[in-house]
Amino acid sequence: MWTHLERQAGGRVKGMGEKQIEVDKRILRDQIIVLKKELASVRKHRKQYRNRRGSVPVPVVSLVGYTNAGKSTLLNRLTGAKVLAEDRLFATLDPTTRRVQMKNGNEFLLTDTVGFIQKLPTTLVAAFRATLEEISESSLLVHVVDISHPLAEQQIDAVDKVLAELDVASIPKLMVWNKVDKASDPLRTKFEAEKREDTICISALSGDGLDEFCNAVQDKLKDSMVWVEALIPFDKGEFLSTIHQFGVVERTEYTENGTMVRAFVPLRFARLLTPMRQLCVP
Ligand SMILES: Nc1nc2c(ncn2[C@@H]2O[C@H](COP(=O)(O)OP(=O)(O)OP(=O)(O)O)[C@@H](O)[C@H]2O)c(=O)[nH]1
Ligand SMILES: [Mg+2]
Repeated sequence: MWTHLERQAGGRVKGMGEKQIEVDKRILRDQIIVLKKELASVRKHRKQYRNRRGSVPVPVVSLVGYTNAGKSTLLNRLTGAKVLAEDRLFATLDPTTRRVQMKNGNEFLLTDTVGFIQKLPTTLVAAFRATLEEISESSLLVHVVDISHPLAEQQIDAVDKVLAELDVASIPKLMVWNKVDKASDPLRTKFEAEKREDTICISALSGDGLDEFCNAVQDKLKDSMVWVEALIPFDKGEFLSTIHQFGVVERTEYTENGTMVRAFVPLRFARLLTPMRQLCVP
């Protein structure tokens, strides 16, 4: 940081002490300008990306939670991604989205986000807006907790406080107790989780509980979907595969006019299906 000191000293500038402070200020001001520009470009890029993604009816699930809870480890584990997961604070600063394919063929998008900390200052919230904007547009929030941490409860509260500031109350939530392998009494912890609503116990590291996690995500996503009955003409096969990919199909029936589907689908997609839904009105 102080490499410019020598240069200044070499020039034998009068009143050097003051000058150095001036130089420091200028360097920092320049850096702030550069960083602000970068931040603006990240936000613009993410927005364009989200708009593009908005045209495809894929449900987005966001991982939120205290820093070091294991969000990136969970994303990597489920998607084979190679997002930096490290035992240090704020390992992740840039949101990353990957596709998760479940055993039953269903898919959803999973976004890793920056970790929260206690008393996240409002100015810092502003700086993290690029990643936080991502959260407000998701279909489901998965709150990842390091349940082996002695201060797990305080960390949960801290995360809830930040979420309250973000105006995401209407988005469904799922609680994930991670690092159960490291808990002092894993069996008891699992038992505790089972007693609670919308709480899943996992170990992102060992893979324990990941199937249950995916099923719970699927169930929760279903809550945010709408029920449709539609007759899909044979030449609109792409709609049918999208329903299977992102919806939950209860029944399909082949008729001479097309395929009759009864399913839960994401709201945006239901709108695209509107013309076909009218077809089933007798
Ligand atoms: N024992 C154990 N360690 C885990 C588990 N999941 C994650 N870890 C470890 O916890 C540390 C933090 O994991 P990350 O995935 O980087 O945590 P993060 O929530 O993404 O953290 P930030 O990006 O800082 O918000 C790493 O050293 C992981 O190996 C788990 O299930 N069990
Ligand atoms: Mg991370």
